[in-house]
Amino acid sequence: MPILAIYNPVSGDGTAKAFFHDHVIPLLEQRGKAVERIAATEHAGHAGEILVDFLESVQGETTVVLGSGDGTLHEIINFLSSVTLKGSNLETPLPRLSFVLVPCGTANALYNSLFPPDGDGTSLDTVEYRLKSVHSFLQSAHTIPLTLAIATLSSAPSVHKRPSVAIAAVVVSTSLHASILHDSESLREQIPGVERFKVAARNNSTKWYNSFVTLLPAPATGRVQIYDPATKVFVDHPDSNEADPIVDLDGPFAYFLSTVNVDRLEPTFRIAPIAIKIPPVDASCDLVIVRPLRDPSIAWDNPEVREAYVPKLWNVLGAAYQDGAHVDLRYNSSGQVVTSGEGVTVVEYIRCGGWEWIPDEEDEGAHLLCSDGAIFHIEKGGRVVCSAATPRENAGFAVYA
Ligand SMILES: Nc1ncnc2c1ncn2[C@@H]1O[C@H](COP(=O)(O)OP(=O)(O)OP(=O)(O)O)[C@@H](O)[C@H]1O
Repeated sequence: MPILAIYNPVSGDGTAKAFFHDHVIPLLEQRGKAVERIAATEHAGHAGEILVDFLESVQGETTVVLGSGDGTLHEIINFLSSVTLKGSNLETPLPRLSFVLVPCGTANALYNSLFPPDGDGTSLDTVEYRLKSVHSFLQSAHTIPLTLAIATLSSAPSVHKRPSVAIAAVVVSTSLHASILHDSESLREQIPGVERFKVAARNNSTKWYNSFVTLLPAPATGRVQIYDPATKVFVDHPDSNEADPIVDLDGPFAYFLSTVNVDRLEPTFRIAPIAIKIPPVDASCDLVIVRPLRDPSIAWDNPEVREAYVPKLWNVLGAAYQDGAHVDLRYNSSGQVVTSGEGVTVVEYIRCGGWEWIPDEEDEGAHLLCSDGAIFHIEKGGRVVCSAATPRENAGFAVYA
């Protein structure tokens, strides 16, 4: 089985090159795994080109040892999904690609979800922790197929333009998360670590996003499901039934985030904890939604109300750092966020097959979409449809876990 090693020398704190040459490659060689090519990316988009070049020169299932964050994996998946191979490897569709992940990025959401770090996160920087996927490969452990979240961005119906597609292996979001990712990119040089996300979050804390949302059922259940913190299971969404399983949601939205394959976006930010507690049985997205108008103390939307809602939103996001405790939060009758009682939940935690987001034309901020950290602008009058897909056996992308 051909092995290719690719690392992104600028991801995270820039240690990928040293880590590969000091640890990853020596370990593979010592255990008799011949790496046919070791390549460093030289520019954005390069990882996909390196891989296609390699695939065109080899036969059969290929293993990629990837030293990067989630962004480089995202680039590879999108690049491969858009090319046709030439050369000796003419199999169509592509044979399964198995990734050995070496966490070298800033957030490493997929890696940290596959290999949850210790409670206090002290293991994160150890050589042992960063080589877990390599060891899994060396022990010939099984691979996990990656579910993909395929977002199709369309223009207004009057504009005759081909839709564009963004494929995510971790997260697709709008609202606060997309705004944070959009703004934090400009802070990358100044603040290389995860702290830049917190600064961008503070700058966007009073924004709400107006959009019309449709939730689509998952194939296995035929329903949109919602997590019930009282019974700790998913139940059918009250608006999803046999006759009409599709659910409509009105905004405004403060938070709208959809994940596949992961329960966290940073080592301790467990925003989608139920993805691990109750694993999905087929392709589906886990959605974390905050709609402030569910708060019984809020009757309308104005700047003062938005300002007053900020501590409640931080309460939700702070609880995500407490082992995903945000999914249990409720409002009491006066609108305070509490951890018990029978009030309406602050977060709507949804499991569904896909969703549609149609931003209000007047709301600029609602037109941002994040796909694994890459930011897209939804055109005025346009929309996004996102659906989850799991590859057929022997095709698609898989990871050693
Ligand atoms: N040699 C390079 N020079 C500049 N940019 C690069 C190079 N190689 C890759 N890139 C870009 O770096 C970006 C970030 O990479 P990556 O996702 O691996 O790290 P990260 O952003 O630090 O981690 P994470 O996505 O986990 O937060 C990618 O989108 C990729 O396009």
